[in-house]
Amino acid sequence: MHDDRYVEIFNLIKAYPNPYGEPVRVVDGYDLVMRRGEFVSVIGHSGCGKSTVLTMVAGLNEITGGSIAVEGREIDGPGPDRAVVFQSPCLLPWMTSFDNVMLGVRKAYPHGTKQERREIVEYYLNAVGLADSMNKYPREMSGGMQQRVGIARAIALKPRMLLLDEPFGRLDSLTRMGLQDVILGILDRERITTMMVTHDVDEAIYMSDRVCMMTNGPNAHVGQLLDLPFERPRCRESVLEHPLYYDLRGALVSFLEQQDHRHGETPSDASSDSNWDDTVHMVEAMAATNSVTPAPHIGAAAREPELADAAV
Ligand SMILES: Nc1ncnc2c1ncn2[C@@H]1O[C@H](COP(=O)(O)OP(=O)(O)OP(=O)(O)O)[C@@H](O)[C@H]1O
Repeated sequence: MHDDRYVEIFNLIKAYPNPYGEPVRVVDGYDLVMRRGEFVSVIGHSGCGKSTVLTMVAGLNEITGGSIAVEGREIDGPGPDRAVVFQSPCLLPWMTSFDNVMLGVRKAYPHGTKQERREIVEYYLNAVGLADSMNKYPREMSGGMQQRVGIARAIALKPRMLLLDEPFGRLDSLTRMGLQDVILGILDRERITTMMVTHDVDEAIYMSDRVCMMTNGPNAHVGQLLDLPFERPRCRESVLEHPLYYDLRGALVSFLEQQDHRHGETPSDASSDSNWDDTVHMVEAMAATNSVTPAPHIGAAAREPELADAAV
């Protein structure tokens, strides 16, 4: 199964200086293995370190300790294999959507002809539903349209990995749902390993193969990994109507609530997993009764995220 591993994050540490200049480990001992083509969402309370992990995987944020390997090689800065989409697409205001996407395509396809590059830009703008807005400037487009350009720009680079940092965070819920489907549609056609930071439990469930739940910082790490049994291509209705949907959702919410409660607890209190175990048993029992592929990692991952991952 080793060949199937695309990203291997081992004992990742990130320390930032506090106001007195002393290093504080925001992320500490973060372990995660992602399979090739897998979609993993990272969820956790605000400020726990989700974006810090994502930007380290992107190679945009230096790591303090541990390692991140992509396709078996330790990363050393950003690379064309990894494209990032942030909450705000940062388009160049003096360029049309076509030219904004072309900017990256020129670099990604240096040996392509002008016509080939044009077709690539058009293909991806079309894929995100902007066939009629290729000549529009950012000021002429809504936030959702601009984000579509940002997504087209990232995917047109032909990355092997897509890193999404709350890509729909500033959009209304209808636009958000539309763009979720745009991304899923593209990922169904192209096998791109994807890590997405989100605050939205339903979004994480709808889009991911697994959800990585982070503990609160400082010293944040992987608290739980939740496998999602939904098939691809995904249909929103069938996910919502799936017999396990509300139990899986409950498991995520329960983890986040548990993290909230742990704020005021002593470290020894915080090491008890009894509440979580109840949820694990409930979900496993439901899975057995409904004869649906259970989330096999839930229980094991509670204590050994690395081992649980390795069993994939
Ligand atoms: N450059 C920096 N210097 C010092 N501290 C930082 C720096 N960047 C982030 N932090 C701190 O690290 C912690 C984690 O930040 P990060 O942005 O990764 O969290 P997050 O989980 O993505 O938050 P949110 O969900 O609110 O976006 C926070 O306490 C933040 O204040």
